Amino acid sequence: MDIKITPTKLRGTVTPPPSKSAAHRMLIAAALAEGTSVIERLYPSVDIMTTVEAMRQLGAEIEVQGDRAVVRGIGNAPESAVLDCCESGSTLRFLIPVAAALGVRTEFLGRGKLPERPITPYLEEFPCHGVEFDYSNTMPFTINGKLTGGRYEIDGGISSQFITGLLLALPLTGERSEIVLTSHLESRPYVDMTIDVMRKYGVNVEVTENSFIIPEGQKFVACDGAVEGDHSQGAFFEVANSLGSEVDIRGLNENSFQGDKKIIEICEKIVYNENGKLNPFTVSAADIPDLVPILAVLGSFCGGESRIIDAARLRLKESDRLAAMEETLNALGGDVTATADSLIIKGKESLAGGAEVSAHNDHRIAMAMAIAATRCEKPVMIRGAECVRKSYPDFWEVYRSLGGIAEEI
Ligand SMILES: O=C(O)C1=C[C@@H](OP(=O)(O)O)[C@@H](O)[C@H](O)C1
Ligand SMILES: C=C(OP(=O)(O)O)C(=O)O
Repeated sequence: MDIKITPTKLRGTVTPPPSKSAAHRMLIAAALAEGTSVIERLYPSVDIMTTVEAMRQLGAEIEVQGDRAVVRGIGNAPESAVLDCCESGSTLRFLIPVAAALGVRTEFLGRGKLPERPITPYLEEFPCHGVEFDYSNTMPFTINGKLTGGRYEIDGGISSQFITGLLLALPLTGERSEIVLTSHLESRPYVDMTIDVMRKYGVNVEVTENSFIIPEGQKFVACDGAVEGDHSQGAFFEVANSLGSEVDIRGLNENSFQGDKKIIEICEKIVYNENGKLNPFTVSAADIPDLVPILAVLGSFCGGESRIIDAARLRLKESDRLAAMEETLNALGGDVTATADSLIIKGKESLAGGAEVSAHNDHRIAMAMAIAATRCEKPVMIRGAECVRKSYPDFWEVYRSLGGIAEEI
């Protein structure tokens, strides 16, 4: 699907959908618990339904009706399973250790960029913890064996999703486990979110400066709860507001563990200066990778040079997000340079637009382009705009409900 956007500011009220990250964790913890958990405000994006289906394949009973899921924990896990992780890095990296700890011989399928996204820390650590991989740098691949507890040494710089996956899985071994970081942990707020969800589902994690300890003998306990709003999706509207739109953003938890709530502070700081221009900014993407596409849009309209640093792993997401933002914003008339690990953005008053851009099969690139278009002079055509369904299937309807002119071509 291609979408043609005729530039106009957005106006109205929006309640961003429930958090994808929180929902993945709640579904997995509930499926690993004894008993039944009810999860309210579950948003059925493609990634979330991918995790739902995968947990069913591992033996959980999950009924989804509207935005409510009733999850009956895994009684007997099957001997073998095939898990189609579609394009969801979270599903893949959370469920490799979970399937392994359940002792299920599992084939993992995936598509889009997922087969290329790294799983190196697992390949290195699992063979000495009872699990073998039949893997040749792509998908499908198979794991076989039963994961044991103990000490895991993990590089913190590739993805925090390995830490989350291990944290969720290791309580199933019943043993004491320790995950030791061999380098600085990027995306740390996502691990904090994992630990918070685990605590609600009855499992305690001890945190030291460079390790996470799971004391022995713990079990997940069923828990009812509602998924809180998604700050990563709210960010698109926050930035639209900085660029002149007037959207009332509702229903987000200010005290959330979501690192992406930082967008509120960033937007507050770059207020218009006495020359009527937004102040440029330098932001580290270390804790907030998913904000990078929309921050690149913001920088494109600031009065000076903005920098998004510590962003090397953005090249390992649904697309190479540094290359994609450089290409798309420059096509609209921006001035963006991608380095190995950063974006350098020279801001302009407005962008010419009048161009076609590819969404690079990446939901966050498509949504960032839609917000950039609100400040372009001429229409913008977004190719492959349906990719928003990965995290925000209603995005285009919401955009139109705010007065955005987005025609399906
Ligand atoms: O744990 C999570 O829910 C996520 C962690 C982040 O990945 P990395 O840890 O790979 O940066 C983030 O980019 C992703 O969208 C969701
Ligand atoms: C990177 C993302 O998700 P995942 O890693 O789960 O594919 C994302 O939602 O931007």
